[in-house]
Amino acid sequence: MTQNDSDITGIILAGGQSHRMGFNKALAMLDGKPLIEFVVDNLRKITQSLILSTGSEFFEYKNLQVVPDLHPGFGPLGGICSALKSSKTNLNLVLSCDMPLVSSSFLSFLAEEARRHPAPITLPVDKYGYWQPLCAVYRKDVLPALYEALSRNELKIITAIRETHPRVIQFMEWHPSFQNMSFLSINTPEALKQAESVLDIFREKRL
Ligand SMILES: Nc1nc2c(ncn2[C@@H]2O[C@H](COP(=O)(O)OP(=O)(O)OP(=O)(O)O)[C@@H](O)[C@H]2O)c(=O)[nH]1
Repeated sequence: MTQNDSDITGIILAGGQSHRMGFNKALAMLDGKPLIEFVVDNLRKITQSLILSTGSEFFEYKNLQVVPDLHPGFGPLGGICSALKSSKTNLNLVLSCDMPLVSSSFLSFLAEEARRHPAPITLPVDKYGYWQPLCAVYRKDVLPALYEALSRNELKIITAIRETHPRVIQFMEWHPSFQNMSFLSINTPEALKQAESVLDIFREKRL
């Protein structure tokens, strides 16, 4: 670990259109609080330095530093590039605003893994083999490679990051109640209900 790698910035991706949800999903309520609040709370356990990546529409949340997309229309990859450019740290923990079930302990583990290895991107792969690039640590120096992908109109984030030779970490569900749903993206009202039932089961098991 280099001295600079002790600091890390949290980047919350929240610049999408939320077509499937029908309204800004960052503000969808789960268990009495907006989805984005889960993500902010979990990231704040890792770092106080947070960036809200907001796409083309201006969207403020509490006192977070807002970074609009420099080149709107490039999807999550465009948001990651713009936020990385603004970030002052080498390490950047990117988390989608619609992933409230990723635990802070896993985020902390991911950050430690990224500190220990020089890979440009450190990301989890779930038990079904799906890479999770919207819950991953990006080093700032991966930016030229990501811009190069964007310049080729390569908007598929998995394709773009595969070319950077990321380090992929096998994810083990940390609690059986989460039923392999830690990376559930709450894109739709149905997914919101699914997340509610996961939290209910979790609460029941703790009683
Ligand atoms: N900054 C930024 N973030 C984005 C952009 N597009 C999507 N995101 C974020 O990336 C994550 C995954 O986005 P998706 O769920 O695939 O797309 P979405 O536009 O939010 O939702 P749909 O309109 O329902 O597809 C979410 O946290 C979005 O807020 C973008 O153009 N810029």
